[in-house]
Amino acid sequence: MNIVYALIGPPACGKSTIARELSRYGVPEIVSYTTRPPRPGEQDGVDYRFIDKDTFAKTELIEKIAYSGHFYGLGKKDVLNIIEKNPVSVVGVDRNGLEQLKKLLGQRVISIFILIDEGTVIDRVIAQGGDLAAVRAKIDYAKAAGEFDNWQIADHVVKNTGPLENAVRQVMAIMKLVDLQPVTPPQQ
Ligand SMILES: Nc1nc2c(ncn2[C@@H]2O[C@H](COP(=O)(O)OP(=O)(O)O)[C@@H](O)[C@H]2O)c(=O)[nH]1
Ligand SMILES: Nc1ncnc2c1ncn2[C@@H]1O[C@H](COP(=O)(O)OP(=O)(O)O)[C@@H](O)[C@H]1O
Repeated sequence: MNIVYALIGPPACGKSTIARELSRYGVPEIVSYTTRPPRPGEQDGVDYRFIDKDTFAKTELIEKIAYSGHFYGLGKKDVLNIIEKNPVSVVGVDRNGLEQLKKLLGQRVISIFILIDEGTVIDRVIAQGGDLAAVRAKIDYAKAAGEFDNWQIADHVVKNTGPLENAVRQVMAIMKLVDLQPVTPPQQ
C-alpha cells in the first residue's frame, strides 16, 4: 500500500526543512498552492506552486487557509497523483490538513509529529536573523489552536531539537527507508 507521511507540528518545528531533505533521497513532496508572490530564492513547484487568485478559485483543494491576505491550499489531484505513483511521499500540514487527508486517503496517511519546544524555535529564528515578532505571533496562534499538543493525535513523534540529520534519519526509519542514499547533493 502506498503511503503519504504527513508531517505535523507547530510553526518552525522543521516540517518544510525535513521534507526538503527527504526530496534529496528521492521522496517526493506534495507542494501547496499559494496566491502569495514568490520571495527571492523561492522556486515554483519546490517551495510552493505560485498561482493567481482566479486559478486558485478554480483549483480543487482538499483544504485551504487565508493567511496575511493570501490563500494557501493542497490540491486534490496532486495528492492523488503522488500517492498513486509513489510508495512513499511526504507533506507538511496543519491539523485540519491532516484530517482532510485522512478523509481522502484513510489508512494510506501516517502522521509524524515533529517535536520542538518554543525556546528552540525562538533561538533558531534569532540565529537566522528572522522576524521574531512574526514568529512569536505565529507561535501564540499555534498554541491557541493546540498545534503544540498534536503529538497526541500523531502516529509517530520525532524530536527536531538537535542536528537536522538526526530528525531526518528518524523520519526515514519510520518510512522504512533506512538504506537509501541521497540522489542529490545537500543544499547550500
Ligand atoms: N492549511 C494550509 N496552510 C498552509 C499551506 N501552505 C502553507 N501554509 C501555511 O501558511 C502560512 C504562511 O506561509 P508562508 O507564506 O510561507 O509564510 P511564512 O511561514 O511566514 O514564511 C504558514 O503557517 C504555512 O504553514 C497549505 O497548503 N495549507
Ligand atoms: N535540526 C535543525 N537545526 C537547526 N535549524 C533547523 C533544524 N530544523 C529546522 N531548522 C530551521 O528552523 C527554521 C524553521 O524550519 P521550517 O522547516 O521552515 O519549519 P516549518 O516548515 O515547520 O514551519 C528554518 O530556518 C530551518 O532552517
